Amino acid sequence: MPSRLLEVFRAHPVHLHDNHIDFESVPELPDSHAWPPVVDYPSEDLYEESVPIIDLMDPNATKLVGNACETWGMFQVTNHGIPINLLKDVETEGRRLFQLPAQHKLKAARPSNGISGYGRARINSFFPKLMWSEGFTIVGSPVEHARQLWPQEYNKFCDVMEEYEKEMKNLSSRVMWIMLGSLGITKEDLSWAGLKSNPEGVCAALQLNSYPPCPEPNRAMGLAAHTDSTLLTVLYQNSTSGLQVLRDGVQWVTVPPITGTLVVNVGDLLHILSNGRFLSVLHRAVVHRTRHRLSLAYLYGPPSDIQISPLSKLIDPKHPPLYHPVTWSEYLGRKAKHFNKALSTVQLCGPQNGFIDINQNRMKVVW
Ligand SMILES: O=C(O)CCC(=O)C(=O)O
Ligand SMILES: [Fe+2]
Repeated sequence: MPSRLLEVFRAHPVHLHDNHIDFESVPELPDSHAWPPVVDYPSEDLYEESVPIIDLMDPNATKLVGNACETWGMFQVTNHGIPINLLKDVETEGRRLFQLPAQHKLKAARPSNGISGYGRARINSFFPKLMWSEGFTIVGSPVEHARQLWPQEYNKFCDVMEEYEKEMKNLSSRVMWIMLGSLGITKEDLSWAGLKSNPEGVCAALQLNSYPPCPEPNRAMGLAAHTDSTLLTVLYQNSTSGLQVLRDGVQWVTVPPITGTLVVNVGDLLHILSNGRFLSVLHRAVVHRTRHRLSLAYLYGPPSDIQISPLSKLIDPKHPPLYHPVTWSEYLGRKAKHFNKALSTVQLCGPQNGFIDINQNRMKVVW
């Protein structure tokens, strides 16, 4: 992780390690974790609509991806080329980590001013109640923290996670170009993307999320509604549902786990690059009474100090730029301070004719 990004986390420490509970041994929901009842808790009913499922080998994939980014900000992909055995391996290794005793996992605790390691989601600091989840963040090699968890047998975990990071990096880049291609954007239009010698390269983090079974799932929250500060995120979820996406700013829709598929969502930076065409969509994770849920989010971003601004090809008199240029590290600082309002702090103009304000602080351009 480039030092610029580390500086952001150092400048915005979050103290989240007090009052750790052992999720497995709690008979009822503690007050510290009791949220207002979750509306739209997943039921067995079939939803009328669900996020699109797109075969990346489909000759129409570019069009389908573009459409999904403009209407949902999220889609599932099949035929993505990630070996199924690798998905199984990351799930097994993720489980192995989260099954460790609560006190043992804290040996690899993420420092309050750091980015990697075990702990609660940073966004907990914006809410009065704690979330029913735990996480492990990997940036680059996980070896330092893995050695604290398994002094002898850390190799398998590291090998699997590093292989997964490599595959995810390639897939994320491929999917980003399909997304941008749907807007008529080519590599020539994005100067930083062609910088082979960029010393930092793209930046990314792998976030493992664990949602233990919960005695009162509809009064608990796995991961509160947020958008990702990335260009895009690729998410693997195990066979337990929990991910939900806010449709049209009003309805929570469950994204069902489908074996072998991966979920892709647009992040705030791609929303900015696309000048509001692509939705950086609010999503959250709810929890289950008896089942453990595991997800792995690959958070894909640009080099940390490259200015990200609406692409000139997408600007014309009818579509003025909606956002100020911002680097990823600046943006993460804004997110750490303003959370879901960060995007509106880089907005150039308020909602006006031709724009609708969705998700309170995001704009979707009606082209
Ligand atoms: O667990 C999930 O399904 C969502 C995870 C997520 O949104 C994230 O890690 O940013
Ligand atoms: Fe997310």
